[in-house]
Amino acid sequence: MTKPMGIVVTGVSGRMGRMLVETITTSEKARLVGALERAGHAWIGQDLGQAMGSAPMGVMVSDDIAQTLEGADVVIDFTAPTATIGFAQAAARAGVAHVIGTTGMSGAEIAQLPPPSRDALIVRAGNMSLGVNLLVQLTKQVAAALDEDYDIEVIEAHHNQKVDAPSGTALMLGEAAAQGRGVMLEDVSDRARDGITGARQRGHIGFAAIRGGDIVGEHDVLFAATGERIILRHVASDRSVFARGALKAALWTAGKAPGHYDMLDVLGLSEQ
Ligand SMILES: NC(=O)C1=CN([C@@H]2O[C@H](COP(=O)(O)OP(=O)(O)OC[C@H]3O[C@@H](n4cnc5c(N)ncnc54)[C@H](O)[C@@H]3O)[C@@H](O)[C@H]2O)C=CC1
Ligand SMILES: O=C(O)C1=N[C@H](C(=O)O)C[C@H](O)C1
Repeated sequence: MTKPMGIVVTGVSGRMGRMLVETITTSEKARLVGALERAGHAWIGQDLGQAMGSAPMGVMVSDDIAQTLEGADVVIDFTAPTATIGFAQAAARAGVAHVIGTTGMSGAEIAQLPPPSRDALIVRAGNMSLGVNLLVQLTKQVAAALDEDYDIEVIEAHHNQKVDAPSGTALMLGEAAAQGRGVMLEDVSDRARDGITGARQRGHIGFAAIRGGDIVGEHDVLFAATGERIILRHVASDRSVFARGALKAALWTAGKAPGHYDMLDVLGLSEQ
């Protein structure tokens, strides 16, 4: 049997951090070897299991990134843009693969990730679920098959604690629609409508964000024409779909060449 992969989880007290701990500790293929939280967090210095209100796990929560990454194979990171840039640089220095689920990164922040080089192996996706990555491919195909008589709108809904909009997934879907149409998303994107906006511009791709309660994550891609509408939809009802995808990505990095990858690479969907 191959040795379980040693994984560090960042933002371990967060919604995704906790879900990742559960997913990794119940996998035979992986072993949780480190847990990171931001400096000053109440869990720093505590056993992770006890901090989570259960039995000790023998993994201490730390804010020392370099020390925690020592000897690990992969770090899985669902935190915040600035934190993710720091983890990416530390992971490259340590020769540890970095799976990034963090969303809301600007172009300038993405440019600060270490370049695909000898040391940096990054898998980054705004959504790690199989279903959404299939939806990305479907969106590209449908957008390629339809002309601009079909207005494309991406509508997303999330819980009331989400801090970024549009969601990372909505942007992936908008990008896929733009690719299908053979246009650049930044040239056709409508991200804010308020007041007297004027009529919708033909060929534009619109985004709308709903925030409320405990909605895990819902995405519709609407193709609306005169007389008919096509709606491609994904509904996540449990965060475990994202954590399972992230673990799959972590395991996939074994033996891979350094570079920047996404979930389409991990799932073998990139050529479709
Ligand atoms: N790609 C995907 O499939 C998914 C992506 N996400 C994204 O993951 C991110 C986190 O989401 P949630 O878990 O819901 O947020 P959350 O707010 O529950 O958790 C974020 C955690 O990161 C920690 N953190 C912040 N700065 C840190 C630092 N410098 N060092 C260590 N820890 C730090 C916070 O203390 C917190 O525990 C968001 O960007 C969200 O959009 C969420 C779900 C799925
Ligand atoms: O913040 C979340 O919760 C989620 N974020 C990701 C996004 O921005 O698309 C993925 C998922 O929808 C949940």
